[in-house]
Amino acid sequence: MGSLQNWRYTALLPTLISFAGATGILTNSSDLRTTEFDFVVVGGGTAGNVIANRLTENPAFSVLVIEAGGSDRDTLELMAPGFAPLIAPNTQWDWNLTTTPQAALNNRSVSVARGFVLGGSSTINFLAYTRGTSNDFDRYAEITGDDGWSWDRLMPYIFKNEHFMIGESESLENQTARFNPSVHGFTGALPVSLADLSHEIDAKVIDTTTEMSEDYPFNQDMNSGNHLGLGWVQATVENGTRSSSATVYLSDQFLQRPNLQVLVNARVTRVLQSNTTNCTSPTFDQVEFTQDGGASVQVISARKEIILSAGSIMSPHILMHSGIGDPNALFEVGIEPIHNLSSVGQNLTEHPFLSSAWQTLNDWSETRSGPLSHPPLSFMAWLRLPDNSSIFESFKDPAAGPNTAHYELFWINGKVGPEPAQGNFLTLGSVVVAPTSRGAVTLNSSDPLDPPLINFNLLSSDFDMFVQREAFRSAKKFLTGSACSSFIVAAPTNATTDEELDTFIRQNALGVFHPVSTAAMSGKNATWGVVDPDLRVKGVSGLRVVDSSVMPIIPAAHTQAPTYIIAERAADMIKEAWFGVV
Ligand SMILES: Cc1cc2nc3c(=O)[nH]c(=O)nc-3n(C[C@H](O)[C@H](O)[C@H](O)COP(=O)(O)OP(=O)(O)OC[C@H]3O[C@@H](n4cnc5c(N)ncnc54)[C@H](O)[C@@H]3O)c2cc1C
Repeated sequence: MGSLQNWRYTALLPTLISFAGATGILTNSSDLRTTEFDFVVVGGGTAGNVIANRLTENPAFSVLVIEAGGSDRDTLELMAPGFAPLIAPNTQWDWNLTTTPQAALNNRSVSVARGFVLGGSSTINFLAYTRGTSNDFDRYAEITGDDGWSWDRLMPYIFKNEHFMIGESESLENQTARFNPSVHGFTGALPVSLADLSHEIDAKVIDTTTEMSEDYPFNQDMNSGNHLGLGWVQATVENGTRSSSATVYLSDQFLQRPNLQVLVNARVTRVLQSNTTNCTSPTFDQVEFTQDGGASVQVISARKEIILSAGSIMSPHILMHSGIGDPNALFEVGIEPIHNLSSVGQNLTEHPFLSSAWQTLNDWSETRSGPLSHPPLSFMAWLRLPDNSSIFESFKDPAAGPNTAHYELFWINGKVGPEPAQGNFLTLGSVVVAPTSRGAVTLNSSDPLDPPLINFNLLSSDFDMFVQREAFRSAKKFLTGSACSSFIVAAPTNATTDEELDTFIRQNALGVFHPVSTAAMSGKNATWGVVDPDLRVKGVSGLRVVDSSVMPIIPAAHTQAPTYIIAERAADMIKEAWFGVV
């Protein structure tokens, strides 16, 4: 791990003190007060902890969270935003999953980082807070036939989740050049703040928005519903410390609730039916888990509901091991099908990502990286192909609407990925945010402890390849503009033609850790999809899915904020179903 010399100890101290006093996180099931709860939440990740927190606001509801990973408490690496590039992938806090060989990437397998720790991926992510666009959510409303998923109707949940922190070191007027207070929530749960560095390169990036304003217009606030343009990153950071679903929704004050228990180091293997005589619809009311690597299993009961919040890879994995999925595929690996739901695990969508390191004159990494209290990203741009782009002759525009990007550029301090030979670098990430390639999560065996087969099918569509090329060309154009060019010493590749760029992309593209849509929501009577608009699993009782897997289409966003937003609304839907009031 890197040096801690820049860490803001003063910011950290109160956090350490409160963590030291944390209660209520159990490591052994024998310490549970009961084996029957109203709700059992599977996965103490981004979405799961929102559900646990909101349901236990009602003292009449008892909730157990079961998390496969360990506690996040007292761990500096997880608290300091600057450590983000070092804590995933391939660490003790990551599930350490990989894809199957990706045909369009020269058969390379790529990493599928997922948080294996309380807080899930919100504990190990890069902290960028991006909501997506009004088009993204309005399309969810249209697909599901539920207007409650539209941008306007979700606004109260966006605000309920967000606690925007105004920085104290700078006047509000200065800060509002970088964000628009009228589109933010200031009383919600999750601290969000501006990336607040100021260095020479910032001015160069901003100058480019004036110099090339048609290509890279400045956007004061990319979380307004219209993200197009270039602007300042907002991040899930409070006073230099990461805010995650565990630090916020499972903070000490909530862990003291007598109706909430959290069990870590407990891996859920299946959901079960205690009574199989009900022929109308299978009812799932038990959760099977192991704390000893499968040597023994234990069972916990849910009186009201089981909420699967194990994320886009493991929620469908658990469903399939429980007999819910495509019956033929289940039969093939030796699992008895219980409920035919062939969309489980299908529609897997990931944002393809090309990380390109540009050699710079000065050490941007050194001058920019600053204290570990800062997130790794400071600017982002969300950009569209021109309307008359030739690709639209063969592909319908897959973006959610005219306010929504086809690709994103972001700037990272220093070098991401395998180390280059020598020199100073800045990384320009280019991401296809309206991909048309679809993959799947499928099973390898009937053993629930075996990792699933994960196939993103990254860049398998010509549209995605086209956008990835154009995104790289756009990054190059940006950096060779007069504001930045004096800074750049060498490009990462000399490739210019489509063929040369394809070779570069196939050798270097990755996923950006935003997999979604494997338990997609669809209209109530749709013949596809896994959950109804209220996130109940179609055709069974007692089971909902609440996490990033329910997004019917990948948003043009980094996926933590959309996941939080969905979870906040889901919590109200569950309360309403069982109490009639929220
Ligand atoms: C390295 C990385 C960087 C990222 N950077 C960003 C970013 O900068 N901005 C952004 O918006 N998004 C980012 N993302 C994506 C974002 O964090 C995720 O999309 C989002 O947090 C997913 O939330 P979730 O609730 O669906 O799943 P998770 O938060 O992953 O939660 C799932 C939880 O379920 C647990 N679990 C799984 N299976 C089981 C089981 N069988 N039994 C018990 N528990 C189980 C997991 O351990 C985990 O805690 C990043 C993700 C990663 C991994």
